[in-house]
Amino acid sequence: IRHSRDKWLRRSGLPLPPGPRPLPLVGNLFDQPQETPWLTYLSWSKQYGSDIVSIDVLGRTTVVLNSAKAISDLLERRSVIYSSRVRFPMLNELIGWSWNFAFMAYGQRWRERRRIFTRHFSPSAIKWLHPVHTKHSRKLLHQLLHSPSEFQSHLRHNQTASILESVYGTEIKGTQDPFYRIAEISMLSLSTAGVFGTFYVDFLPILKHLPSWLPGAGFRNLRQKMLKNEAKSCIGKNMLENNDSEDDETSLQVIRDALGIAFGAGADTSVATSLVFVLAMILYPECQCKAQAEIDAVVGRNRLPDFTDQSKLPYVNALCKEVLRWQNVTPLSVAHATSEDDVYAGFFIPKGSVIVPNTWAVTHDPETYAEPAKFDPDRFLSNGCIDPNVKDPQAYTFGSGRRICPGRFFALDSLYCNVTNILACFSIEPTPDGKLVDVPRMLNGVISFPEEYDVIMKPRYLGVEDLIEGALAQEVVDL
Ligand code: HEM
Repeated sequence: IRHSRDKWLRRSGLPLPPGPRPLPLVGNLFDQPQETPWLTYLSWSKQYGSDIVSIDVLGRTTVVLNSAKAISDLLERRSVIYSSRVRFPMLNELIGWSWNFAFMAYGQRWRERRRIFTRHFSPSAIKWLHPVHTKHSRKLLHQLLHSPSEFQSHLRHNQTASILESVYGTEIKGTQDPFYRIAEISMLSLSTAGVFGTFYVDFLPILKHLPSWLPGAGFRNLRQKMLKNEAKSCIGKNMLENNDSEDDETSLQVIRDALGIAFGAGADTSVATSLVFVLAMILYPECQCKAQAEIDAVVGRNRLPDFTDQSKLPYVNALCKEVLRWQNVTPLSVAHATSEDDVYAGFFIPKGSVIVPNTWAVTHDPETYAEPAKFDPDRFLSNGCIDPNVKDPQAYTFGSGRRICPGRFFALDSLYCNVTNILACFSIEPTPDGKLVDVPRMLNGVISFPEEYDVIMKPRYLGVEDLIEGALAQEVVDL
């Protein structure tokens, strides 16, 4: 039995990108790293002297891109070839998630869904959702005030509630609400993330827990409310109202699918990012203090921060960028796949290859970010303003090319809103008996959560409680 490397060399006259030598039949199955694969892939680059490396797993070539240049050359400049996805047979065919465009092959079905999603999640299209983010941040503060030790569950509830209200106009009611229960169950992904096998089977673990009535029921509910003129403003309502071919069943299905994936793709990623933020605040108390001093100076202590403050809070904005960079929660992005044979840097990349962008390697490249392991928002600032010469990690952490995360503007608004409100009200400290590590451990999985940790959140000053209760009452009346 010949190695697949030899097969491709014979066929194309060019070698595959270098990598560990595969075994007959199973290829590099046993070389696949189980823990922090992003580090192993980067070490292979050093070992083989190439920023792109490859392995063969059961006959399929996987090419890992370990530099910003390779990612941009292939996923952006050659996006026509590099924008497909590997098949997710387990999720698509067995569990029935074939409606989910995040897993769809590049083509017309994907394009239709992606186009409508992108239009309705653009920065200008989601600006009107600022009050929704603000309301849910205030609810989060209230929950943190009353049961701070359950912060993980509160952060998850917060993301679930704000995505569902934004998309379907649905408000989650209490802990018996079916959507709340989904969110709770999907917490399982936290504890099982460490044992997940490969990077493509496990993308969006939350999807495994969604009941079959999503996206169907969410969409049906919304349409019924619209018929009765009872639907609240939401993205789904906008999509339906702007739908030119209203009676066309296919276009309704496209809208239904585009709405359904917002929860699946947005919830886990945003929760993991919030957990990274809280962890950074325990490990780097000096950054927490600096951000709080800025909020006190700009917002004061008589009200809570909102979106009108954002342009006046450069340190907080830099801190949000650093949260995304420091422990990016999608360290290997989401695998792309090639739809044609290609040649790059003298290497052959066969059609159907899995392409893994190692974004962790890029956001931890010391050439771009000095002392990359350190959490340091100041790296993004120059003379008290965001420095345009420092590469914004958003350019990497949300993926690249035609598949770049279309929910990123929504995610950034939500991150800013929660970070500012939490820092304005709470002092975040480690528990006296909590294990405190210098280098946080991130669990394996396409969405990488920090290993579980405890935290103490205390109101920063007398009067925080009144401020939160007052703001919440105000929000409920306003909306
Ligand atoms: C901090 C939070 C988030 C992170 C780090 C993140 C990251 C990513 C990444 C790395 C990808 C793959 C991009 C690629 O293949 O090149 C992706 C895809 C996607 N994300 Fe996000 N995301 C976040 C939040 C959200 C939110 C809130 C939504 C929805 C409102 C969303 C919707 C999507 C969708 C629909 C896709 C699939 C795009 C496609 O295949 O065409 N994401 N995201």
